[in-house]
Amino acid sequence: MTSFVSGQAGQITNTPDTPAMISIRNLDFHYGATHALKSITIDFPQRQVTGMIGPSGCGKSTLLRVLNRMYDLYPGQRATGEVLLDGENIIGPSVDANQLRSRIGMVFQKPTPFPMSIADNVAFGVKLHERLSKSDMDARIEDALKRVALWNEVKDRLRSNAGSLSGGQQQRLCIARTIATRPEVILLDEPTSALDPISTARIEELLDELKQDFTIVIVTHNLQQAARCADRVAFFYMGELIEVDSADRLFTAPKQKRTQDYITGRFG
Ligand SMILES: Nc1ncnc2c1ncn2[C@@H]1O[C@H](COP(=O)(O)OP(=O)(O)OP(=O)(O)O)[C@@H](O)[C@H]1O
Repeated sequence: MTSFVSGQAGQITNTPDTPAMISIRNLDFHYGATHALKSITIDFPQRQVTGMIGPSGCGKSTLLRVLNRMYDLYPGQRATGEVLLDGENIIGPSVDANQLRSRIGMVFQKPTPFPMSIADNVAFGVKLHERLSKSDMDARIEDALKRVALWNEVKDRLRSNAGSLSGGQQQRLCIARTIATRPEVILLDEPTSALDPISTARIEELLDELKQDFTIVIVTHNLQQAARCADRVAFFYMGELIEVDSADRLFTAPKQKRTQDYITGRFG
């Protein structure tokens, strides 16, 4: 059964049937005096893709930064409320941010391979958290590269510098690097905006496979991409969550006028 809860600012929070991997409750975020997220309440269901859409500056990237506590590094940025992962509030003071980042991986807009070999890129995060034998590490690298459908393209040049790969291959490598640490959640911030249509299609297909094992949250400006890839879509506007629903319903029968205006191109 699906329930709807009216929140502040007229937002509609749709509680999904699938259990939540992450439950956000009354999250507020400030960059100094800027109130970037306002009382956000949303669930990210296990092993589903949740798409986050909304006009520039509405707070999508900020929410991703809260989820892996990147804001910790910056004085003056603060989050209040609850972000529950397995029932633990991950924005609480007792949570080890490095440990958290092995559970919640992040892929950025621009492919960001490290200046090292393809194999070392994939091994990088694993080495921070686990001590594996060489054969186990090799198996982990192969598994991660196979899961992003890159293995066949790179298996004969694993020791080559990652910078020698194409942009699309680099982004798949970054996803391999993220999944190699076996996180529970993968966050992607506009992961295909720097890629050509074929590379974009490959990443979108990949998300469909990865969601069998991971909970995925993707920020995208591409509404077609959200409709194609996401099970659920959340629409944000000026720091507020306006509406979240199944991708089908949000794009065909939005409940809020602002959502309707956005998806029909009236602003943004
Ligand atoms: N480092 C910062 N310092 C101060 N304000 C910031 C900072 N980063 C973001 N903001 C502000 O927070 C708000 C939300 O920004 P955010 O980057 O999360 O939006 P977004 O929806 O991801 O935008 P875009 O789609 O353009 O990436 C905006 O008003 C922005 O100006």
